[in-house]
Amino acid sequence: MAQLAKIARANGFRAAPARMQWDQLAGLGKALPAIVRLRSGGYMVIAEVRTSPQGDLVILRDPLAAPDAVLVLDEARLRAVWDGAVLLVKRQHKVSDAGQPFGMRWVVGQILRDSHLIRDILLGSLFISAFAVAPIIYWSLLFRIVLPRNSLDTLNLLVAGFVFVVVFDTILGAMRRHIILHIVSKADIRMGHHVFDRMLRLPIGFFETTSTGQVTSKLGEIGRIRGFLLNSVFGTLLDGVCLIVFIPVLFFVSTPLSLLVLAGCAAILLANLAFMPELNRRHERLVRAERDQYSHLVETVHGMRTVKTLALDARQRTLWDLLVARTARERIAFGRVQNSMKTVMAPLESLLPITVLTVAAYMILGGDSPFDMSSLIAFALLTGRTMGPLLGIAKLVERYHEARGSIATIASVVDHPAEEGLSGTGVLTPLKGTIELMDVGFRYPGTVVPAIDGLDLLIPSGSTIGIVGRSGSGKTTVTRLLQGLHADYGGLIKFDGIDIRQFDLTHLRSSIGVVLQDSFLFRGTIRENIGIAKPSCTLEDVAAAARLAGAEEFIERLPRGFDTMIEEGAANLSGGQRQRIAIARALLTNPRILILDEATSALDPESEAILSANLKRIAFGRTVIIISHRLASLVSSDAILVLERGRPAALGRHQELLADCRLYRDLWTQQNGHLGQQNGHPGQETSRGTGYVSISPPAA
Ligand SMILES: Nc1ncnc2c1ncn2[C@@H]1O[C@H](COP(=O)(O)OP(=O)(O)OP(=O)(O)O)[C@@H](O)[C@H]1O
Repeated sequence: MAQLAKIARANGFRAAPARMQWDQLAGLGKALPAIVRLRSGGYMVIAEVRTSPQGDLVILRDPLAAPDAVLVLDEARLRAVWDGAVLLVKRQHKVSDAGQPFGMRWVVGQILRDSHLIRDILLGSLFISAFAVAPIIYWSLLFRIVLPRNSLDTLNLLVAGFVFVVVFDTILGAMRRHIILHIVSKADIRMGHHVFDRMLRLPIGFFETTSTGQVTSKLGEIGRIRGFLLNSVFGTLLDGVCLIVFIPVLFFVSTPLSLLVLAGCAAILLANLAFMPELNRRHERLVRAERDQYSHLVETVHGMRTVKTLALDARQRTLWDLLVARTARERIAFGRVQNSMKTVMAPLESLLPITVLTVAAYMILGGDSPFDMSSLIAFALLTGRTMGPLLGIAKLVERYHEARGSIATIASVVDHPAEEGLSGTGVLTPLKGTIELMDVGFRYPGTVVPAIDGLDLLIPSGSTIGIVGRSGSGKTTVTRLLQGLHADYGGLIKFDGIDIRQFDLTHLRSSIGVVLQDSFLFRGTIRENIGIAKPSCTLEDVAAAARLAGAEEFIERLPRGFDTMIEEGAANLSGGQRQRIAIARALLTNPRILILDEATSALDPESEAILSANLKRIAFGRTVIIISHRLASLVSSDAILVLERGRPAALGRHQELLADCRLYRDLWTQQNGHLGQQNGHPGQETSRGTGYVSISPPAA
């Protein structure tokens, strides 16, 4: 264990070896995960301790087993294998470490990057607090010297001094606010950049299991953090600097009264803290309700076409009403706790200065006070100025909890494990186009049945392969694996003999052109959309790609041609037009590998004919994978892979499959029955997909 701790420390972890009893494991809480030593000499990781009606259970992970394999043990079974040794390990991050998880430390680290500006405003605040004593001195001198001695000269001097202080104080205050705004804006920019960057690095699986509304509303919490920094943290902390000046002055005037002021503020802070757990709980529920309401709004706007088409208005409205009512209920519940807190706090806050003054008055009346009338007024003023920042700290605690909730919400998105292969250290070799799949198997997370199972395939560079099969047979999944969208597949996928896991993902994806059935077009002109992946392209490049995709003729008929604006979701274009723009977009970067996933399904026969006529030119010099339900469009492919429930059923040219593969023949007959059986030959089915299959390169 000592050796392991040493290795962990050398790698930037905090590590503490310990001996523990079973009962202590449940108390580890946030210290988990921890490493435990087994009697056999091996090690495992305790991921979690769960409470169940039968007693606590530990969830163990074995580093030698599959990543998602867990072991659940109760007390007796753990005792039998565990020798009592535990290594507590935590990654150690410097405040300035930008790679640390998103949390309060990260936010503070970003703010501290402007430490020179913070130093300036701290100094400015010290000055301002020194000036804040000026009115107190003014009143004190007025009562002690000016009025008793009728001293007009002193009054003039005082007024001049006071005006000077006010002007200076105003200028410094304005500068301080300006610098705070500057610091918070910079922190906000860094936060926005970081959050967006991390979101882009998340795997596609995250977005498929989290609704758009949930993601956007969670990331929208950034606004609350900005508000917290701008309105609470800096204001309170800088006002707190005044205390460095005010508290010694208070004690200088009267120690007992100063102690009374501090004790009163501490009592208010404690009362505030007492409300905190309930306030936090209510706040969390309110935020959750607001998020669900927002998600419903986003989903409805997003699916408005379907809402209208299926006349779902009433359903959506009813759901919305329920969600609004829930949010309102939660807001009222939260407001009630806030209200109770204020009801307790307000009298305490107003009682404190009165109590201090009353005690001071008793002290004066009792004759045992060094106070006179002017000192009393000065003390009262000073108490007011001291209480402000002290009570501000109590309010800061409340806002801090809210901001921490917002940070945790954002962290739940941005700290999700990123896609592998985006580190910028992967292979950047240009692709030639040979694709090899060796015993590839893949199961979507949370599913039992594999989407792809035992797929062997060799696609030589420059060939065109079609993939067919019934709906749900795994055609799209194959192409997703080729794009590196999923890393947790079994077997090997290679491009030009290099494992795709070794490639830089951005490089890999920019070498593959993909056109999907429902390709998304961004808001902007047609020209911008086609050239989106290559900002340096010329109009000639865009027009050439459009021509190849069969899109040029319809674009040129549009009044503004390539400068025609595409609205969000490309609602002002037909499905076929959208599709042809998407094909042109994929062709513009001249990718070595082109994937067309039902890309022609939205095309009318005429557009499809244009595209088919161009396909030879499109396919020239690149590897093309075409998924299509319309088998007729694949007849001229170099080979066609037939998939059945994720498994390769057969591979061959059209005529071979018609002769040998019953599934292919059935699919063909369903679609082309009117052509008769002239192309089909009843025969023995040959399932060649189970072995290693390869396709000969196309004839030159
Ligand atoms: N994101 C996902 N999460 C879980 N399961 C999925 C996901 N995507 C696809 N699947 C499942 O994986 C299997 C293969 O899906 P895939 O989309 O590859 O089929 P397909 O042959 O392309 O279908 P279609 O022709 O209808 O587009 C299906 O059973 C499907 O339900």
